[in-house]
Amino acid sequence: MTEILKINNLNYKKNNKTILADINLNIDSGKIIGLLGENGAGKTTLMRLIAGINSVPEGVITVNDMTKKSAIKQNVSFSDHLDGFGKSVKLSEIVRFYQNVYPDFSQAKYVEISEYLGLDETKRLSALSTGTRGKLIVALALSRETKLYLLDEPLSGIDSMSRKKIISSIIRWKDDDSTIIISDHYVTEIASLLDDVIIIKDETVYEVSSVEDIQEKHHLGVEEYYEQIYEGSVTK
Ligand SMILES: Nc1ncnc2c1ncn2[C@@H]1O[C@H](COP(=O)(O)OP(=O)(O)OP(=O)(O)O)[C@@H](O)[C@H]1O
Repeated sequence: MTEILKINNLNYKKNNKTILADINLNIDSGKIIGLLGENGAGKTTLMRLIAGINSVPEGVITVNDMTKKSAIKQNVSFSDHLDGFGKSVKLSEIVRFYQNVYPDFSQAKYVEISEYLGLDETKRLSALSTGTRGKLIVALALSRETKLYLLDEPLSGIDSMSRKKIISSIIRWKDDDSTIIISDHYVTEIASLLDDVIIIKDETVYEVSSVEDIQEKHHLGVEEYYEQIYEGSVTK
């Protein structure tokens, strides 16, 4: 197994406030990993740093042996919330943008995923419901052929049927050697997908554990374990 992601001594502050402190992580390739933490814990911030969107002020992030921000940015598929697109843009134009910007974007994969999720390329972004927009975000992210995918709250604001569809598309279109990190508050729903969890608490990586170990050592499901860590009623 190769190491896809390594973080050494990462510290990150925003407006003089510590957001992430002393983050160290080693992630092997091929896994689906849940990034869990309460609102404001720093999950999105950490994903943006890993994806090369935000600069790393202190520490080193290595993705697939790359440390240069621009190289990492081209090689990590981060679920973009599409806020940079105008409301009247058509889905087909967004897809074309992805094709132009990311050489690893697979049109064939996009067609398969978008058909499965029922996306209509002739629609405008402003005409999409929250759920359909969520499906589009996941379809675009998964259509890149790369080694590391970061899905930031892919189920947020989405109804249960669509959540199931999104989860099954993640399982169906994940390559064996690619790695997916997912942050979401629907912990029980994503639990069945996960190999490992990273728990962010008190501005740092409180724990990295396999789902198997959580079940064997603590006899708890992922959500119960995570909640009990936050309540302080269980320790590592
Ligand atoms: N632009 C900003 N300026 C100042 N503080 C910020 C900024 N963006 C985020 N923060 C702070 O950084 C911390 C981490 O935010 P972040 O969005 O990474 O958390 P999160 O775990 O993704 O939360 P959520 O689950 O609510 O999405 C929060 O305390 C937030 O208030």
